[in-house]
Amino acid sequence: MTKLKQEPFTERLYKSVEPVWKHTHLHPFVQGIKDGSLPKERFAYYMKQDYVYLKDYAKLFAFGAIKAKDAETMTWFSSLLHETLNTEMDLHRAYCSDIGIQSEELEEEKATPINLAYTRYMLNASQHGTLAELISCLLPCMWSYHEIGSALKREAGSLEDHPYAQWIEMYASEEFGGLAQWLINKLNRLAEGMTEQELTVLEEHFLTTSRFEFMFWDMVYYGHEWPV
Ligand SMILES: Cc1ncc(CN)c(N)n1
Repeated sequence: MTKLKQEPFTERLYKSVEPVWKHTHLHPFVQGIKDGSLPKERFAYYMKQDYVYLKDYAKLFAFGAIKAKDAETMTWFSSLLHETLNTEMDLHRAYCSDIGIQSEELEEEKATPINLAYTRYMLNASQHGTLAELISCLLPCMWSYHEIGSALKREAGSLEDHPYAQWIEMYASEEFGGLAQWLINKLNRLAEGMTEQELTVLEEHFLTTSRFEFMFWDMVYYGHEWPV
């Protein structure tokens, strides 16, 4: 009897969040990056909040190294940690410095409620859950940004003199896509042989953090702060 080839688990994940990701692509903040119409102050606000986000997000990679069972996986997580703290966050530091935001102000920025809820959700699941749970939480961040960056690069036309060219180039880059792809492959391998109940837990995390991604764009667009 021929064995039916199963679709990779991440394809199931992708299908399950497609409507959420479509809304995210069409969000006015994302569209404003694409055509350059997003006001500079909004983008600066986003960069500051995103810097706070990335400091917590990077800790997930440290948990990944702790939960890893082999040296190769530990090495990958430690390089993801390094890339985030250096390459990705350098984009934020450089942009902020160019528009006159001092590094002290950047470091002192405090998380908004959505920012805090998003990172606490991932940190909690990562500390208490399996490596597969950790990856399911952090994957929408990397995967959806690469998708958005690539789509904007295709659709924006020439990036010469585009105010957000560096942002688009960073997330559309092959290097960034390669890191996301490594996580996708790793999750597919970890999911092999899992029960339906275990896969559903991963699906829940993936959906929740995809929704948080949308809410993050919404938060920086409308400026949702602490009410009092
Ligand atoms: C909120 C958020 N999500 C994802 C990414 C891409 N690492 C980011 N910088 N910020």
